Amino acid sequence: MPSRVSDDFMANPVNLHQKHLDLSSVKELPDSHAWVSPEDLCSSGASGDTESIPVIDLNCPNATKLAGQACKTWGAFQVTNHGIPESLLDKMEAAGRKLFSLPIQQKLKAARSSDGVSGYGVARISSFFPKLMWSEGFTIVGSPLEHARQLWPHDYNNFCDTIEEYEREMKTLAGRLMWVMLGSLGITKEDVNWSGPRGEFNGACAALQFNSYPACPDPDRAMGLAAHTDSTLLTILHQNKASGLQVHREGTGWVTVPPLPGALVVNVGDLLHILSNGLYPSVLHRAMVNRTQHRLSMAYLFGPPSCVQISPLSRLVDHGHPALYRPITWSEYLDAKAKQFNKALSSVRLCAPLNGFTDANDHGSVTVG
Ligand SMILES: C=C1C[C@]23C[C@@]1(O)CC[C@H]2[C@@]12CCC[C@@](C)(C(=O)O1)[C@H]2[C@@H]3C(=O)O
Ligand SMILES: O=C(O)CCC(=O)C(=O)O
Ligand SMILES: [Fe+2]
Repeated sequence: MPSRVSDDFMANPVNLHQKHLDLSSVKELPDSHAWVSPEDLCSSGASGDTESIPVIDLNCPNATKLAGQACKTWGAFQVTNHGIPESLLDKMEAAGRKLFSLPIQQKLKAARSSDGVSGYGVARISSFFPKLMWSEGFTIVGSPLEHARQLWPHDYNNFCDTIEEYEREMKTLAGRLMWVMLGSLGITKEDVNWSGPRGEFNGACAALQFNSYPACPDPDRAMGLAAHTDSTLLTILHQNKASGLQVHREGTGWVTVPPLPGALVVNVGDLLHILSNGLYPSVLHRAMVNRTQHRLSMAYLFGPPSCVQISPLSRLVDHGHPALYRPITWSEYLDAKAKQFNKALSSVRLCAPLNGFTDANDHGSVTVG
C-alpha cells in the first residue's frame, strides 16, 4: 500500500547524513528519497487529469464571481492579466537558478538555522515524513541581504534588487486578490478593519519561497514536495515550464495544474479558510518531479500583520452559521503547523463539522505516494 500521511507522521527520523545531498548529481534514487516501493507503483499518480483549476483573467468584469466559485470548489485558480511584468518573472527565475546552481557547500553558508525561518534547506514539513523530498528550498522574509551576502560576498546587489522589486509587486497583487476573493462573499473594506484605511493591507506580513526540483532518475518513486496546505491567507505561485504542481479535490483526486506562460497560481491558505468561516477551503497540494527537466517554483506566502488575530469575519457568522474557528495570529498558527502539521487547522476549530467529518485539509487519509 502507498504510505498515508497519518501513518508517516513523525514515524522514522530522516537519515540526517542524506539531508543535504547534491540531488542534481545523483544517478540512482537513494532509499532515503524513495517514497513508493516498486510494488506500489501501479497506484501512484494523478487520477483526474481531464480537468484542472479555472484560469481567471483579472481584467474580466466577472473576475470576482469566478474567483469566488473557484475558491469554493477548488481552493485555487490560475490568474492572467495580473500586472506582474513578464520580465520580472524571468529575472526571478534566473535568480532562483543562479542560487540553486551554487555548490552545496556554498548554499549551506546560508542554511536556515534550526529555529529560524529564512535561508536554504529542506522543506520545513520534512520532519513529519519518513522519507526525504526531491527538492531544496530557500526562504526569504523581508530583506534578503544577510543571506545573499553569505552566498555571493562580492556580487549580491542584483539578487537583492530583484527580490525586493518582486516583494513590492507581489504585495500589491496579493492585496488586490484578497478583495477579488472576499468580494464574492459580499465582504467590503469596512468588514476587515486590519486592511488599513484604503484597504491596502499595508501591515501585511509575507515570506518568499524558492523551490528547486532537479531532474530525478526515478520520478515515479520520488516526491518533490509532500501534500500540504499553506498556512497563509493566500499564496501566489509561479512555476517554470516544467509541470509538477498538483491540487487535490474531494471526489476527483489529484489534478495537475499545467504551467501557462505568464500565469500565476493562487492558493487559498488556512488563514483564509478561517477568515471565510470554512466557505473557502484551503487547497491540499503537492509537487511531483520528472526525469528530464529541472523544475523551479517561487511562492509568495501572504499573511496578516503579526499583531492581528484572524477569526471568521462577523458578516459571515450568524445563528445558523456559528463561528467555526477561534481567533489566532499568524505566528501562533505557524507554531501550530510546525508542531501538528496537518492537524493544525482542526486544532483551532470550535465546533465539529455537521457531517461528522474532519476538516477538508485534515488529510490523514490522502495517499501521498
Ligand atoms: C510563512 C511560512 C509558510 C511556510 C512556513 C513559513 O514560515 C516559510 C516557508 C513556508 C513553506 C513553503 C513550502 C511549504 C510549507 C508547508 C513549508 O514547509 O514551508 C510552507 C509553510 C506553510 O505554509 O506552513
Ligand atoms: O512547487 C510547487 O509547485 C509547489 C510549491 C508549494 O506548494 C509551496 O512553496 O508552498
Ligand atoms: Fe504550498
